[in-house]
Amino acid sequence: MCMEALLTFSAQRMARPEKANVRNTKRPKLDWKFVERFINIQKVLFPSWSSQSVLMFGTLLVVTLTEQLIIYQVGILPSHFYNVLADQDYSNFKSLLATAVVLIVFNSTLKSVDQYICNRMYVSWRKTLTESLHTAYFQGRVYYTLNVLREDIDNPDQRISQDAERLCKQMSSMASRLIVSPFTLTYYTYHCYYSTGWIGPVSIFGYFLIGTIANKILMGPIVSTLFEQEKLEGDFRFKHMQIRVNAESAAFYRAGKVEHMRTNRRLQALLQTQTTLINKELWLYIGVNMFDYLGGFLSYVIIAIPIFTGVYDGLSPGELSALISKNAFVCIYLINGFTQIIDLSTTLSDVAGYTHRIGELIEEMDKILHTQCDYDPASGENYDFDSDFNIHAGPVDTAFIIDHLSYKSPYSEQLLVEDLSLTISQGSHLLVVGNTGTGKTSLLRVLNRLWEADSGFVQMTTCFGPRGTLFLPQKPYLTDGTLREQVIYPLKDIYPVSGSVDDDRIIQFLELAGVSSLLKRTGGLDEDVDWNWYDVLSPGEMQRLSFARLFYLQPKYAVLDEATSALTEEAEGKLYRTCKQLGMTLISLGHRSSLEKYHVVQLQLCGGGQWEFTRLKGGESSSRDETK
Ligand SMILES: Nc1ncnc2c1ncn2[C@@H]1O[C@H](COP(=O)(O)OP(=O)(O)OP(=O)(O)O)[C@@H](O)[C@H]1O
Repeated sequence: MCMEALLTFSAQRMARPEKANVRNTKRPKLDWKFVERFINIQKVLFPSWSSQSVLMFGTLLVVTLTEQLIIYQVGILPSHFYNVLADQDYSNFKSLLATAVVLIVFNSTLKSVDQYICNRMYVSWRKTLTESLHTAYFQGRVYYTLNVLREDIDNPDQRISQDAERLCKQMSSMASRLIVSPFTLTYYTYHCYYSTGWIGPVSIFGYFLIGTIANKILMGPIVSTLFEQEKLEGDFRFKHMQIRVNAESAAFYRAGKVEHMRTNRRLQALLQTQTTLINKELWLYIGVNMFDYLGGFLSYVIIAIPIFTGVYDGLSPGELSALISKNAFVCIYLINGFTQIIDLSTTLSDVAGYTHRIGELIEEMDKILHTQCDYDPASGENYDFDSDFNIHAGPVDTAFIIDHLSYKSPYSEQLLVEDLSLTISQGSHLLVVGNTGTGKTSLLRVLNRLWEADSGFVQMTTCFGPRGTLFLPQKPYLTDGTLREQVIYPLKDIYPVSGSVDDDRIIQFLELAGVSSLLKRTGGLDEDVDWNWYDVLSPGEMQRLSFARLFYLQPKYAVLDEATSALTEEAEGKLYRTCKQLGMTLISLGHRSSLEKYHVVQLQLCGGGQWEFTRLKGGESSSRDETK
């Protein structure tokens, strides 16, 4: 798809972001929506017939079926023992004992293999599901929209990291019991019918039906409470993360007490919901356990019917004992097959809760992706928001064309800027000023397509990244990793082909930015550091490091959002002059009048949609002002 066409987004395609701060009031249930979401997740886990998951599932089926065959043989051993003991047949007793030992060894090995495959399947499912969630999450601006503009999808991080893990764990624990059920139930139904006539299977099926209906009723409220509990779990964890990231600021406020109180408040909310969940689960556990124990008696009732109606009157006591033992095993096993399914209802309610949380996230990510302005409904293609480094798209000397642009903040009706027209070209260094909250950073959000405009036309005519346009956000962003990774960010290649030449460049730019001391502190460009960069660097050092990044990437256009606010005017001057020497056109946001001398034109945002342009004196020495 034509890059320029994709970058051009006009008013028709710029639907306002939906008002997403309304909480999703639909309570998740064990309903058709659950089935739909569950199937969607299964499609991710089992992408094709030859996938690893299908192969593992097939192996598990073979292992559990073999295990069941052996269990059947072990199950009827007591009836053979009754026979040989009643007949005092010593030689058969010995061979029976040997068979029993072999069968038990086989059985325990298969049980362990079964467990092993389930564990491997859990890891494989977790990998597939989490990677698929990551693919959607990091596509375009989905992670930004979810975390900044949407309030209805709580804790996306927790859904991806914890809920996905728990879903896979619970499903793998259910797998071996569920996979074999159709076979064992059919097999033992046949045997039960053979031993007790129709009365056995019909009573057991009726019993199972009642159990299922009762459990469905008891499980209903659990699913929504589990959903809520997971949300509160995420909120609680987020609070701890907030303190971890902002520990120093909190300590300056001596905020231990207030943070203690607030964190405890979140814990209380979580524990309250957890208690409610446990209370609701009590009824389910009562139902499940009652079903288990009543099932144990049902087998004797079924066997008693032919005995008391005289069907087995002609048998000797030894033969009758053996027959009762065999029939009891068949009935008990059939009932056991059903009770195992009923027992799974506690796991199933967990699976339903997690399925709703992950299913909802998948649906919302998909929706966001399809409503973003870089999605083309005709071709179904998405312009790759991240990967247009090194692609040159538009006129060589222009970065942005803005035509009659109006925009507002997401949940406000008040326009921040109305009807703004402007072309930013090479050499037309632009300074954007204005009071707090007048929409300076928002202009950059619209230019960078993080926010959609209310009306008008914005075209970014260069590529993003080196040789194009680069944004330095107001809060310096430092990634995890080595010093080299900080400098070359957001480039992915850690070791470019350039090798040591690249090292020299990085060191030179660190010096120019005034942070060469970091080389000593880290022990080298590629030395792994176990600190959090935000904790160990001062705000000024972070801003300087961002400039080192800018010098390294050398874009044609650098968009700087209060990028020198923590530095002295002298340091600011040095950094700005270096940018200009490296041939960058600067688009700066800031409050300081000292910035004026590095720019040609000033755009003042006056609030309420108003704005005005001023030609700056400092710009006289720069290339021609091409703004309208
Ligand atoms: N994610 C958001 N959701 C809703 N409103 C927002 C969001 N981000 C910013 N705003 C609002 O948009 C308005 C403009 O914000 P913006 O960040 O553009 O201000 P600014 O002019 O850059 O201010 P400053 O000089 O303090 O950096 C503000 O009223 C702000 O509260």
